[in-house]
This record gives sequence, structure tokens and C-alpha cells, in this order.
Amino acid sequence: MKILNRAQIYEADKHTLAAQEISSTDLMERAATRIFEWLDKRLQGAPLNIHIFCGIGNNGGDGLVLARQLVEHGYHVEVYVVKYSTSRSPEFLTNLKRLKARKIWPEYLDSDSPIPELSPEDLIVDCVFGIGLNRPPEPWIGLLFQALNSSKAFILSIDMPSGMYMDRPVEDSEKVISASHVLTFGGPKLVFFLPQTGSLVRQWEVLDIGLDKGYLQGVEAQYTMIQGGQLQSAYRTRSKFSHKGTYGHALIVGGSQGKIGAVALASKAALLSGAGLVTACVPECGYIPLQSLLPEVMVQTTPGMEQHVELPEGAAGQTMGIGMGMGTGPAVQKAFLSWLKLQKKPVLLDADALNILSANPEAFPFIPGQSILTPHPGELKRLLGAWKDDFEKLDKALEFALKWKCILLIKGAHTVVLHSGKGEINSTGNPGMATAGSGDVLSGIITGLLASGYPPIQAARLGVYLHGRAGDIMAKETGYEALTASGILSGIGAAFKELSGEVTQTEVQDEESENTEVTED
Ligand SMILES: NC(=O)C1=CN([C@@H]2O[C@H](COP(=O)(O)OP(=O)(O)OC[C@H]3O[C@@H](n4cnc5c(N)ncnc54)[C@H](O)[C@@H]3O)[C@@H](O)[C@H]2O)[C@H](O)CC1
Ligand SMILES: [K+]
Repeated sequence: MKILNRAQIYEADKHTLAAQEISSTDLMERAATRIFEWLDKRLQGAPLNIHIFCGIGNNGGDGLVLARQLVEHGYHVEVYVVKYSTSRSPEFLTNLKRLKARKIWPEYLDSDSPIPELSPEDLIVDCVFGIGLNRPPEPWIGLLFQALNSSKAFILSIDMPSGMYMDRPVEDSEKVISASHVLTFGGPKLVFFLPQTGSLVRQWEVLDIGLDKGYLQGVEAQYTMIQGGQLQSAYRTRSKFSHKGTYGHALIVGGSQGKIGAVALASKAALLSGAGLVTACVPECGYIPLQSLLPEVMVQTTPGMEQHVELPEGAAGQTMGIGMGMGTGPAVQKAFLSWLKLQKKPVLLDADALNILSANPEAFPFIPGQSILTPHPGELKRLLGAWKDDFEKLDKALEFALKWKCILLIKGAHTVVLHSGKGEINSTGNPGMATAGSGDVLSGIITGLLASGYPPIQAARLGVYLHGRAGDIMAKETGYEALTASGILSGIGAAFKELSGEVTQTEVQDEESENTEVTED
């Protein structure tokens, strides 16, 4: 699914009006009708108090149309016009007239108005600002939003939670509507997925308002969502006449005294993700534990007892994933930097491999093209330097990936896969996955996919998706708190089965439509 920016949504609007020969008031009527239908289906005529807060732009216009339709169907509605500006959009004015023609009189709110009385059982519909917010609202509007949030009533935001910008972080998250549910048009907005703003969007849903399909299909979006339905075509079935050599050889390199478990998790994940052969390469202290833990995995050691002092170059048929639990001591650093210069094909770089790189930026040019980098937030900061907000983080990460021709992940509640100036945002995963070793499992899955022949970008996008699904499937059994990295391993098989179509597509879509609260890990 494409994630359009503001200009593209306004453009979609224009194309729709021209292609369907309708007016913008007609499109607003259609959008609000979809909202009405959505609400009516859930409320079934319930006699609750519905408070619709409208701005004076087209988001407010949507609210006025909705108010009219709800009243016509017997609902009890209070309409408020939040007078944040003296200019009003033509569509707003048209619909204000239509509202008054039906003897529905809004209450006008300005900086001196008392906050309307609200009860936790009421429904608030938030149509104050949509995608048009471009500067901080006046302080009294922030206070109004704060009061709506603290009413404990369910808040349905239309298109965007009011006070949230399309393209930058908010100044004060207390002064933004904290939406229980957002019904949005033209696709989800980038801010729904970013930690600083995503926490204000508990659930979101796209309403199809019949925007021009030709435009939506043709427009090039910088950000897209990674979703199961679209990944099914990338999934490779295993052939009846294949053998283990068909699916490549993953070489997982890492570990140090006390951190051999990271290599064990990654190696098992590579195995469970379809690699034909997996070798774990650890310092000598890891030999016995790994051989005992993972009978299917071959174990290779390097000379150091507690840390690697040499690293294997890797054979032609091997695909390497390196860095988990490896340490950053001087001997490992030296070994890693020499190793990196020998690498010619894409590798997966994780954890301490990235920490060593960050400490030696002169080595960046040696990262093989199309390599996949999987830093956690701390490692990312060391790699890119500090950022002031989520948008700068994305820009820096995009630039890094473009400059070094690699695939860089920003891991989090919605992991972003960045490459070639674009970002793909993952739709799977849950807060239970913020647990020790979860990243090692992800690195192992991606290395396994890479080894078994998936091109690097597909291995990265498929890897983050499957990792999240494995976590989601297992969390249904364990809950969030008791989900562990080993638990995620147990869900990999089911995630693959689902992707390969053994579970019906409808079930996959049901899972994906559950957009739950965004939590930063
Ligand atoms: N294709 C679609 O997605 C459709 C969307 N619809 C709805 O229209 C709004 C966008 O409407 P717009 O009038 O452009 O923006 P807003 O309603 O958000 O109004 C903002 C309005 O106010 C000005 N402004 C911006 N910031 C401030 C501020 N801090 N203080 C005061 N004034 C401010 C700004 O210049 C605008 O004029 C979209 O979200 C949907 O809800 C259509 O109804 C259907 C098609
Ligand atoms: K809104």
C-alpha cells in the first residue's frame, strides 16, 4: 500500500474531480457518507451523544456533512465549529448552509468559549484539522484538544488526529488529539507509523472514497507498506527435485564469552527460514554449547577462546551474517575490518559488526553493495549520529543507504526498510517482540532467505514481515510479556505457511487489518 504525501493527496483529489466529472462538494459528500456508513453499522441507532468538532476547512466540511446525515437518521448530535481562522473553505460554507437549512445550529467556539460538557460514554468526532494543518494551532485550540483527550470519551478522528502534521513532528503531543480510531482517506499517513506521532493513533483504517484509481496506481510514493498480500508473489515454492544444496549455505559469524546464545538464535532462525545448510562460526568457548544446542547446525571455531581474533573469509557458496554477540575488542575490530575488505557479495551486518563500523567510518566504502544492515536504535545512532526527530532520522537513514548502496533497517514497532531513496514500512509485529534476542532472530531469518536465493531487498522485506508474523502468531499463545526470542523462532514455520497460502488469504487480511497501538521498542 502506498503512503502518499500531502501534495499527492491533493493531486489525487484533483484527478478524481476531473476524471469523474464531480465537484469537490460531491467528493466531500461521498467521503462523509462513507464515514456515516461506517459509524451507523457500529452504532445501529444507539441513543448516545455524538459531539462533532469541526474546523473551518474541508476536514470541518466532512464533519458538517456527517452531522447532517447522522441527524437525518435520528442520531443525537451536537455540532461545534472551532473558529481557528476567519477564512472558511467554500465546501465548508456550502455544507454549513445545508446544515442550517435543516435547522441544525452549530455552537461556535473561540478562545473565550467554555469547553463543552462531555461524558466518557459520549462519542467525539474530531474534524478540526485534517491534512491541511501547516503551523502550530493557537494555544486555546491545544487546550481544547487536551480537554477532549481527558474526557475519556471515544474519539473518532477523521483523516488525521487534529493537531498532527503530515510532514513533521508535533511541538507538544499533549496538545494533539489522541485518537481512539482514525478513518483516513487516500491511504495511511507516514506519521501514523513513526514513534513520536504513532502513539497518538491507537487504530487506523483507510476508507475507500473512490479516488481516481489511475492516479493512485501511477503515482510514485517514497514510502510504502510491507503487507502479506503483496509478498505472496515474492515467495518461492520449494521444488520436488531440490536438495539441500539448492537452498544455499548460511554462515553466521559472531558470539563471545557469555553471548553465544545470539549466534544460536540467528543460526536456528536461518535454518528455519529455509537455508539448506547453516554453519555457526564462534570463538572456541562456543563450540560445545552450539553443538549441543543445534544438531542440524555445523559449528566452526576461530582461534580465540573468548572472542574472535580471526574471521572466516567465507567460501563462494556461503552467505554471511555477522556481528551478533561478537564484541568490539581491539582484536575483533582488527579482524572485522580486514574481513570486510575481502567481501565482494552482499552480507548481513548486525550488532557489533555495526558498532565496529561506526567507530571506523573510513571502512564504510568497503560495505559490499546491497548488504543488509540491521541496527537497533542505539546502534543506528552510532552509525548515523544523533537526530532531532523521526523525520530527520528517516532522512539520515535514507541518505546513508543511498550513499553506501546498502539496505538499512530502522527497527521498531514499524520497522522501516530503506534502500535506493525509498522506505518500506512493516505492518507486522507487536510490543512483545521488544525482548532480548529478537534482533538476532531477525538477522538469522534474513541471512537464511539471502542464502536460499532471495535477492537482498526481498530477503530484507520478507524477513521483517515474517519475523513480525512469527511474533504475532506466538503472542496469541503467550501474551506479550512471555514472548521470547525462542518463542519467535517457534512461530517462523506458521508464518511461512501463511505466506505460502496454506492459510486462506482472508485470514491473513483479517490479521493485517488489526492495526493496534504503536509502541516503540
Ligand atoms: N482526497 C481526500 O483525501 C479528501 C479529503 N477531504 C478532507 O479535506 C481535508 C483537507 O482539507 P483542507 O481544507 O485542505 O485542510 P484542513 O481541513 O486540515 O484545514 C486546514 C485549514 O486551516 C489552515 N490552517 C492550517 N494550519 C492552521 C493553523 N495552525 N491555524 C489556523 N489555520 C490553519 C489551512 O491553511 C487550511 O485552510 C482532508 O483532511 C479531508 O478531511 C475531502 O473532504 C474529501 C476528499
Ligand atoms: K481530524
